[in-house]
Amino acid sequence: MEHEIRVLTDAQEVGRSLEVFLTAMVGLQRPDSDQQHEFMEPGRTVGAYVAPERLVGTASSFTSWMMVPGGKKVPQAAVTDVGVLPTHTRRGLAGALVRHQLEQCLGRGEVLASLRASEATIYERWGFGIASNVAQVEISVPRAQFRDGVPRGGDVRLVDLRERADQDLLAKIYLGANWVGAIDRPSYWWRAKAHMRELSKDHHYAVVHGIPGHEDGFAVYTPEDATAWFRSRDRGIVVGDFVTTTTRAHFGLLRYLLSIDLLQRVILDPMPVDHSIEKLFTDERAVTSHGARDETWLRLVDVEAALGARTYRAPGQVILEVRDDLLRQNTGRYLVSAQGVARTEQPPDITLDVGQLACAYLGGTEFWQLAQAGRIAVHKDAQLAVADHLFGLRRAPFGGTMF
Ligand SMILES: CC(=O)SCCNC(=O)CCNC(=O)[C@H](O)C(C)(C)COP(=O)(O)OP(=O)(O)OC[C@H]1O[C@@H](n2cnc3c(N)ncnc32)[C@H](O)[C@@H]1OP(=O)(O)O
Repeated sequence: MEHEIRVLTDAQEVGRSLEVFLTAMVGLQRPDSDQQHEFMEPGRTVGAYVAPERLVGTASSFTSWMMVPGGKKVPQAAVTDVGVLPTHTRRGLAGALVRHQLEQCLGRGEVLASLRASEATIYERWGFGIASNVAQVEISVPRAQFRDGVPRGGDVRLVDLRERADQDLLAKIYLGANWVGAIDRPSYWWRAKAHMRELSKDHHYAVVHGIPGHEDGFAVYTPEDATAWFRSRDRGIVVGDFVTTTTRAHFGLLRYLLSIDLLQRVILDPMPVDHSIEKLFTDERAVTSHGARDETWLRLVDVEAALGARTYRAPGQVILEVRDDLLRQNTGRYLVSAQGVARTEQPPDITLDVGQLACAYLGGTEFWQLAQAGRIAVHKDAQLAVADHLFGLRRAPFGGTMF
């Protein structure tokens, strides 16, 4: 089928593209149509047109960064709103849109692209891989007694997310996000979040931690199921945004959440898969982790720049032979060590597709796991452990932002 991929320029076209996305997604909550353009960054939405001049597919993104191992904030495209009308699927339109986006990323100097996937079978073919996972953490309030010696944390105060100043305060606190896998949340993201809260039937409560002017964390929570709340014996809250930039904030906010009257359950979702919250309690069975799932789907747009942006553990070196059928300039051999990264012609230790490298890039998946699954080719067995040592981290990567 003949089609044309174009960058959408006027607000009406961008509004129509969101309609296309929502129709493709079927079940997502719809924003008010007159505000849609406020949630999308101009110049970053592409559309697929078929004759006669009909928009049938779309993909968008916003300008962002991602924190990589070593602490650098690397420029990335946060890809979102990918959809093709059900009448036009499986004709290569999404592929054409994503390819167009990735070429745009290269042109803008974006080293990475990342997304959250509606299905796990879509994006690997375009060089994306799962770079972080998340879990749901459920704490039984009656069983959760803090051990002696767990720090108290500082003061917590309620804020009102209907107020612009309090929304801005959360955005300011978030600027301190300092974990591997964290991404920038631009103004478009915050505006869309505020709008979706307004449309939601649940009230969103928010608390911030720290003295005014020096806040270092916040939590946003809603009642789990408010239909029979007043007489219920089984009440819970869902903490959908738990952001702490210091360990003090982590303890202060957890203590606050577990001190709220009426509750049997506090559910934190999403949380890092290696959260270790159970260690805080005398009864470790107070905490159940479940619902582990993929979070960051990562694309290394510029492999050399991406590998060069993160740090590695000494000692050792490994030669990775990377294949990239979409962005062919990435195909090649890279010598990786704590001293840096360089292209090389030497024989490789490991050969892998760019999507498999994305799985290992933030340290969320180890090379041995990929090797065991037959997803990478290892030419020198001993070098597998070296690669895992070089890329390994103390903490699992975590995004924590849905977009
Ligand atoms: C970041 C985000 O926005 S996540 C949200 C993604 N959007 C959705 O889930 C909405 C509903 N789905 C859709 O709109 C579409 O099915 C899309 C966007 C996922 C795919 O659009 P299409 O135009 O059909 O994809 P396209 O024709 O380019 O397919 C390319 C390949 O992916 C495969 N593919 C596409 N979608 C899927 C899927 N959902 N499951 C399995 N395979 C898929 C196709 O079979 C094709 O395989 P091939 O290359 O081996 O022939």
